[in-house]
Amino acid sequence: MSPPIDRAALRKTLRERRRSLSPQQRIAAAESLAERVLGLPFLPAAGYLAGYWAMDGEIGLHALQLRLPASLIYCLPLLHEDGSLRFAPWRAGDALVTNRYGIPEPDVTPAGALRAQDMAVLVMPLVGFDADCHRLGMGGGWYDRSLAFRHDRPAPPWLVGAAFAAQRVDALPREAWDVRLDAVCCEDDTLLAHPAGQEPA
Ligand SMILES: Nc1nc2c(c(=O)[nH]1)N(C=O)[C@@H](CNc1ccc(C(=O)N[C@@H](CCC(=O)O)C(=O)O)cc1)CN2
Ligand SMILES: Nc1ncnc2c1ncn2[C@@H]1O[C@H](COP(=O)(O)OP(=O)(O)OP(=O)(O)O)[C@@H](O)[C@H]1O
Repeated sequence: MSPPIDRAALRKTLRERRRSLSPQQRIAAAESLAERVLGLPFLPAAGYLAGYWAMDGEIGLHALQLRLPASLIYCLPLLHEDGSLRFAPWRAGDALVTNRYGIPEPDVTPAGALRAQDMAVLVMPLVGFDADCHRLGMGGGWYDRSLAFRHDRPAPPWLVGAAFAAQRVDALPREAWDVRLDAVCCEDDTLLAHPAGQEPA
């Protein structure tokens, strides 16, 4: 298997698949997703929850943001110049700027932003996922670099992938830097990862 080619081809197919869903499917899926994330057994009662501003056909988090308890503070990612993601609280009406990919992000100074380590939960957009809660992202390495500390440290932050069921594949190619998710939520299923060391034989 040659991972770069596999990943690029798979990314293209799965991105087309998520973009091809109808508006009706997207609205219903975002509602179900919100219930599934709020129903996660490990969801902390309070703290920062990192979401994202959906683009490129990603499953929306608007329903989740509206239903969060006041004790869970919704944040959006910011691209930091060191190559990692930072996060800042964002509510409808707060100022936004556009990043290099054209994605809106909160208009805060880098010094005022939070780190991934400060989040209680990160809900991450997926291009693809498999039954073992491995993820395929956009390929910029932003999430993998920002979450590398989770290789030798348990949750929190809890890592939750959000996707349409159509983005599930049998098995993803794996790289040493890939950070496994603690759960994946899609409109019709919640996958919980087995804790490290407790995987089935
Ligand atoms: N909604 C959302 N926000 C996010 C991410 C994401 O995947 N989705 N990210 C997840 O990492 C980070 C941004 N990373 C990204 C990496 C690549 C591309 C992307 O569109 N690449 C284009 C080419 C873009 C260009 O260079 O102009 C492409 O591959 O077609 C976008 C975002 C942080 N915010
Ligand atoms: N911890 C890390 N340190 C340095 N570079 C990293 C790290 N993690 C990932 N990268 C780089 O990021 C690039 C993209 O990784 P990959 O293709 O696995 O992205 P992905 O699975 O789509 O996830 P992401 O959402 O993080 O982009 C790789 O070329 C890799 O070299």
